[in-house]
Amino acid sequence: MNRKTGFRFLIRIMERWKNTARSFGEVSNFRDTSIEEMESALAKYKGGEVMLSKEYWNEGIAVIYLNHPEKKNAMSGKMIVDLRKCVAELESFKDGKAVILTSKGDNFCSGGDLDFVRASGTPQGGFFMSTIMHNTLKRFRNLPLTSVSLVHGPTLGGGAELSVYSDFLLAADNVKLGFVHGKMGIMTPWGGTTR
Ligand SMILES: CCC(=O)SCCNC(=O)CCNC(=O)[C@H](O)C(C)(C)COP(=O)(O)OP(=O)(O)OC[C@H]1O[C@@H](n2cnc3c(N)ncnc32)[C@H](O)[C@@H]1OP(=O)(O)O
Repeated sequence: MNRKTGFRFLIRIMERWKNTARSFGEVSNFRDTSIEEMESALAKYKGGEVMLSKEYWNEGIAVIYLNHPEKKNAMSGKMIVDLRKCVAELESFKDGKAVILTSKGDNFCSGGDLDFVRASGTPQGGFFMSTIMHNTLKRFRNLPLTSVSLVHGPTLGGGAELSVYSDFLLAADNVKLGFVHGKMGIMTPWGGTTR
């Protein structure tokens, strides 16, 4: 079989399986789910919180804290929804100048909460998490505020992705910044590698 005949043969097979390939994992079936439905599905996976601190609000500075120290600030479903609420509130911070993204405890963020990821580990769960985080972080990036990530300690997986969404990243000497996704056989689901 020459190359031209080979290509034709391949294309015929691919055309036959195209629709199956597109619906693989049924991800396309979730596109009609509303953001609110995705949020309420994610919010069921509790643990930790993301807080918007107004301690420097009058000076035009907002501080977002990740707070889940018992799991090294891994992001649960609830925290993903919290972060979204913080960003929504910052969108109407009219006198705001800057936002600092940081954490409580001895590291910035160890990525997605693996217990949450396992529990919601279906194509649907992955699609919801990824869609909400992409949307939230795009809105974070588009805030008319100067953004700074203050990071320290292990900052891994989704934590590394989160850290690079700010305009500036200030890292402590003890930071361990790792896009460990490749080793785990996954892509960067929060879009951090497009920054
Ligand atoms: C968006 C896609 C992703 O982000 S996938 C997730 C990628 N992140 C990871 O794989 C990081 C996994 N965690 C680690 O490597 C280590 O826990 C790091 C962060 C280096 C901290 O090590 P170390 O100081 O020794 O603490 P430790 O391992 O004893 O952890 C304390 C407790 O926290 C937990 N923890 C940590 N990270 C997560 C996580 N991402 N999801 C869920 N739980 C996490 C550990 O399991 C440990 O819990 P426990 O005290 O043993 O019950």
